[in-house]
Amino acid sequence: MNEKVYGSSIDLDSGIGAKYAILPGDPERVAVIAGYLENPKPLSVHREYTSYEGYLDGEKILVISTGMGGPSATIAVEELAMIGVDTVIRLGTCGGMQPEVRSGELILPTAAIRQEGTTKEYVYGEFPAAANFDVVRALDEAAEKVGVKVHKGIVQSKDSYYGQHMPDRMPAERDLKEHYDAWIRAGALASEMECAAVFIVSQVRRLRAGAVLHVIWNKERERAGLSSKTTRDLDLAIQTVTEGIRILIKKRKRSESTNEIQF
Ligand SMILES: O=P(O)(O)O[C@H]1O[C@H](CO)[C@@H](O)[C@H]1O
Ligand SMILES: O=c1cc[nH]c(=O)[nH]1
Repeated sequence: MNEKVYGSSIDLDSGIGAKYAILPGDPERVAVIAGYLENPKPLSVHREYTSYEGYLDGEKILVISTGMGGPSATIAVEELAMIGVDTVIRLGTCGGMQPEVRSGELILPTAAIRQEGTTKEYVYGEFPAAANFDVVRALDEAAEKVGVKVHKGIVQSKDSYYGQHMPDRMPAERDLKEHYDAWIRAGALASEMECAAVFIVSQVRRLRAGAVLHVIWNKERERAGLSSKTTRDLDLAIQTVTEGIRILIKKRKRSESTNEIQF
């Protein structure tokens, strides 16, 4: 069997030599993100997976879209792991859930609520979907450098976009609303669809994973009668991810030269 048949990774062979990958959901954002790298070059377009390569401080970086939701995101990460990538950063959008989370700000998830089906086929529900500490720390440092406001904490990853936005239309309305309200009461910052899957498969395959999420809107603020515009410009999120990778590259080089063990 050709293990990469579904492929994100596509025709990428294991000699590609990239350790870092940036994972937007939307294929159309791949070229935009690659524009922040040195020598960007398109690699492949297959199903929801569009990929580019480029460089940051001499290190090869892949940018590859995951599509929407856990199933396709885990395929991307699995196949990146197969070709030697060991650090992945999701770069996506989310909707704010707390009043202090405003459009245009960033979320750095420390962990994700596993309200989705894919990761149940990896490991039991008690296991947390957590981001890698070193990756979160580097992204936090990067955000400070970029000068963008970030919120660090828990995000909700769910399968049904319309279950979030139009629960009234679902026969499972009561359950959806009860859970969403519980997440808000417990302090979940924002809602999206892939972090849990990216974090769990990364943990299981021993990759480091993190995420930077751009807040496009906050429907909870709207419901409370507070201002909330829609903002789709991901420039600050992209700057934060590329700066975060630069920090990770530097740290890895430093630890390699002092023979510190990374994992
Ligand atoms: O902007 P992206 O990365 O696609 O992320 C968010 O947007 C999509 C839903 O609108 C889902 O994929 C969700 O996680
Ligand atoms: O509200 C939102 C915004 C982006 N992505 C989601 O899944 N939900």
